[in-house]
Amino acid sequence: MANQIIRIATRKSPLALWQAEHVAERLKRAFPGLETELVTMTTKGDKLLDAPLAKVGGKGLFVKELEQGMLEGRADIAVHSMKDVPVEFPDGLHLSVILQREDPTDAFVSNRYTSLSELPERPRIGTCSLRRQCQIKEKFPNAEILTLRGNVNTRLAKLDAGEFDAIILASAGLIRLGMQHRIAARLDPSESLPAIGQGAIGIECRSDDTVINELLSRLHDPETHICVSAERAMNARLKGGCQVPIAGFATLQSDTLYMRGLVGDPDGSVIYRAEHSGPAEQAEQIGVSIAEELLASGGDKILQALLD
Ligand SMILES: NCc1[nH]cc(CCC(=O)O)c1CC(=O)O
Repeated sequence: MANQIIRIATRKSPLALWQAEHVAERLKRAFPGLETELVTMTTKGDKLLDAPLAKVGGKGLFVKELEQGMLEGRADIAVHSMKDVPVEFPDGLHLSVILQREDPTDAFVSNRYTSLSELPERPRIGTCSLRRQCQIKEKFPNAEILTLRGNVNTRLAKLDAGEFDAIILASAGLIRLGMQHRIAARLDPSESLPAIGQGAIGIECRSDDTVINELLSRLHDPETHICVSAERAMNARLKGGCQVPIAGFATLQSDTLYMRGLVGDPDGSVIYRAEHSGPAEQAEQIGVSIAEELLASGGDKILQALLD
């Protein structure tokens, strides 16, 4: 394994670079002598910074160019936020490992208020996530939801410029970038159910690259993998991308998996919720049964309306 240089495909945002560096460090620690090199790429999602993501549509907005790089042999692995990884992989590539999950919660970030409950009746909230929007609107029907795109630093700068009373970001991104002090409150999953895969980093590579798959296996976290598998199975059944008002979050306690899911109208007027638990070996079935319950209770109509 010595003398091997692992080429790591990554986006150029500070968070993506942090995650790629983190994987490089972990690999070098596990395999002394191993060398790594970052291969930075720009994805469609990075270019379309002005358009609300919910309108841009298309799956794999943040991963396609990285996948192309691996298929063309310009990179060996790609480091992704699991939240941005579509359900399906192109032929020849697969998700090799998932790292231990960071804090999965959504963060309430504000310069004026220390928690959701302090917000005025008509708060101005910055987010482009329909998932976050519908959960905020359920609590604050008069909330004004304002577009907020860009990387974490850009979003914080817009908050600091006074455009919003608060913004919602993933706690994991803030923690990784050393900005946990900006988190006014971590929203309990009962207040803001996280996105599928939130807080987890996944590594994709060529399925037939036995050397790389073997190296990566040292970074695998089986518990995170089980939880994220349940969440992704729910998402697959709902045919959800990252631009839909869907949330799903699983945890493991000894060998029992607990999972919650929701589908909501973007305006927060209706949110369907479901929860199931069962043995960890049935993670995917649990995710699918939550999806089916959500579809049957009315979620199918919400999702259909968004496709029209
Ligand atoms: N949609 C962008 C994105 N993808 C992953 C994270 C955060 C890190 C993670 O969930 O692991 C973020 C930023 C955010 O939602 O605030």
